[in-house]
Amino acid sequence: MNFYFDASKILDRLDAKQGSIKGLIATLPEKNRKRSAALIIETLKYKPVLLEVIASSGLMKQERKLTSQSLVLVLVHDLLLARGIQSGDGPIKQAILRHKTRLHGEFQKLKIKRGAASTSELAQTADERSAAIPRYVRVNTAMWTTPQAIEYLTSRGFTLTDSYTSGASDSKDFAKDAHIQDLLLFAPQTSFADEPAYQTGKLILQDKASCFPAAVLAPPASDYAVVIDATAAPGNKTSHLSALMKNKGKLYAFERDARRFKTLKTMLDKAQCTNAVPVHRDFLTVDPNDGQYSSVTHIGSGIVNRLDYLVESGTKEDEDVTADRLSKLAAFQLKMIKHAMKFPQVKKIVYSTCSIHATENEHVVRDALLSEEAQANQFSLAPRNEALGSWSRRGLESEMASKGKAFSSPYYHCLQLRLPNAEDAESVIRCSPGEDFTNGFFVSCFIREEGCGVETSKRKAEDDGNANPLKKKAKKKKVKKSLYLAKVA
Ligand SMILES: C[S@@+](CC[C@H](N)C(=O)[O-])C[C@H]1O[C@@H](n2cnc3c(N)ncnc32)[C@H](O)[C@@H]1O
Repeated sequence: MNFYFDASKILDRLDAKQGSIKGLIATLPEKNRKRSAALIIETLKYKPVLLEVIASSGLMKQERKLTSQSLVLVLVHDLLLARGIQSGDGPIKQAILRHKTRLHGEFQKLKIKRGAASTSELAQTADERSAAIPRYVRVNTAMWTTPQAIEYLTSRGFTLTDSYTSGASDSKDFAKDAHIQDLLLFAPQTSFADEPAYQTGKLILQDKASCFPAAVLAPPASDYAVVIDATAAPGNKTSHLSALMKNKGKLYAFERDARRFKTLKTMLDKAQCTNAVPVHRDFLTVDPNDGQYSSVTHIGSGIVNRLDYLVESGTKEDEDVTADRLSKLAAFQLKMIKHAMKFPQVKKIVYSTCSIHATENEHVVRDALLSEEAQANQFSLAPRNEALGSWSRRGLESEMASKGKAFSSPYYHCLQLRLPNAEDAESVIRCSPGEDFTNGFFVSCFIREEGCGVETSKRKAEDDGNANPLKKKAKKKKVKKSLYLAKVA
């Protein structure tokens, strides 16, 4: 199974644009390199087809052990297009084999649908593959405006077109993105390495999906604004936040890793983020009531790619270790959200991941909504129209729905919790690599309902001798329907 783990790791790194196919394959142990290279290249050729077959078979929904899409891709590749899965028996292999008939059936159906006489007709060419994800370039509006950038780019030989079409990879056409302001799309192979506007920080190369967190957080552009980026390095998101704040107010950028903190500082300097204050510190150690940060109203927290952790476990006892690491990582992510919810003035928290796995996404959101911190401080999910509503791929309904019954709030005995349900999946955003012209990504947005009828913190309720908060504020406003608290009839 290690051979498959290695190949899936490379696929994930390719999705995350961490290198070229050739470069990443060279990092594999020499022993299996040739065999892994063949598997990776063949899987990439058939990736869209395999993804479609996997989705229509319902495999990943039904098999909880299958949390890595890339691992499933390479295994299903070998099952359908090679000599079968070449590994000893284990829970992952068994999970795939349970769906063998269905997978074969869906593959045949797809061949017929596409009118392919042979399997090879379903393969994408290298050009088609590289044409898939455009080169995304964000205009750093801290330094100039988008119209100015467009004028400049035009003078450099590029041509603005109405919409991006994945045409020739050396095309000089570019277009404005349909969802993110100030984001431009170029042909995938366009190089900006020698471009002065890129070298000076006026243009920032940033995948479209990673622009979503700042756009959803939509921090205020006011001299009094106080915003936190809890996990800042290398700084693309921070510089985006800073630009949206028009460099006003204060943007505290936390980074706990010393080396990455240096990168963050360099990046923020280069992008002229004058309102950003880099802080070399673990966000979890910050006292939410510390006078310096207590007035923060918006917090963004985005975590490191799960795969680095996942692959470390690829040496032995793969599946269980993987699942265990995933849950540990999810628990850490939950801790970050819950900590953010403790800041007394915070009204919006955006949690994002570059993972496509429900364990780190919908499940973390679900647990956060049911946490003491969310209950005590009245956090709910922002409705779809406040979280990039125009983006069509939303969360996974089955993963968002909680199991179990509603239960009474430990804080407000007169309230009963409404459990997160399938409809809440509409509030969150997903990006699917290979389908959305982006990397895999997940974004969620928690908002605090103001004046919704209960006190805003546990502490306050305790200070007031646990008085019934509903009675106390009943005159103010009704409890909003979107909250995860509902009055017991
Ligand atoms: C995925 S990266 C963030 C990417 C960044 N938001 C961007 O778009 O450029 C996560 C970063 O958060 C840092 N980090 C993780 N947990 C942290 C914590 N508790 N406090 C501060 N930094 C943390 C990691 O060291 C890492 O550099």
